[in-house]
Amino acid sequence: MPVRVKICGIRDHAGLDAAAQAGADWVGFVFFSRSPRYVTAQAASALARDMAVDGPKRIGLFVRPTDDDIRRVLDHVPLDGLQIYDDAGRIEAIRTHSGLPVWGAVGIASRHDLPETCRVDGLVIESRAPAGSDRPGGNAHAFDWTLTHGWQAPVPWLLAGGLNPDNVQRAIQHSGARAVDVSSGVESAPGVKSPELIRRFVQAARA
Ligand SMILES: O=C(O)c1ccccc1NCC(=O)[C@H](O)[C@H](O)COP(=O)(O)O
Repeated sequence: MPVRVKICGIRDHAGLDAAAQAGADWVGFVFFSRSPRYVTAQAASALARDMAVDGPKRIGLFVRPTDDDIRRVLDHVPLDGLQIYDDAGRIEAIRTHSGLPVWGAVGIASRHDLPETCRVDGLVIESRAPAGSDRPGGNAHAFDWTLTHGWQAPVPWLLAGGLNPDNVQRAIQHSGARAVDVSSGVESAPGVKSPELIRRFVQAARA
């Protein structure tokens, strides 16, 4: 099974088309207004509705959302799954209410942060946000990939944080990840996806 790839922070058709053509498994839409990758529900709807049924799955990313925040997006955007930044109990509750597959994002600083049990559909394992950052992810910040080595993950997981076309193959080898997630590392400027870097990233991840 090839390594699976998520391209996060899609904001325009150029990025979306590049991710689909490169064979990405998932694309992410960031519904967090402080992010340079923020998309409104209306903008995401225009992108998501044009996607082929056999193309990448559409993941909506939310930071500490209320149920109404999620419902307002789902009213417009046909999402296939949610990626949530919140505490474990709240993420499980969102999974119950939304009826969609839900991934929990987990910030890692040491081996002790890796969950041994959980009641979600997947985990996004990324570096804990650096001090001073105003967002919990998308910081182009990697953690020590060997921390996940030998971890008995309770559900499928993605490696995220600070990946790019030049380090993703090494990250996969050191961490044992079978799925990877990238945002900053395939951008030419914050929030601007580069079709060329997306192509190179997917190719490198699967090499
Ligand atoms: O991208 C953001 O701005 C963002 C804001 C708030 C929470 C999460 C965010 N991004 C998460 C991701 O894009 C990915 O899941 C992943 O962390 C990759 O980030 P990067 O280090 O930029 O490759």
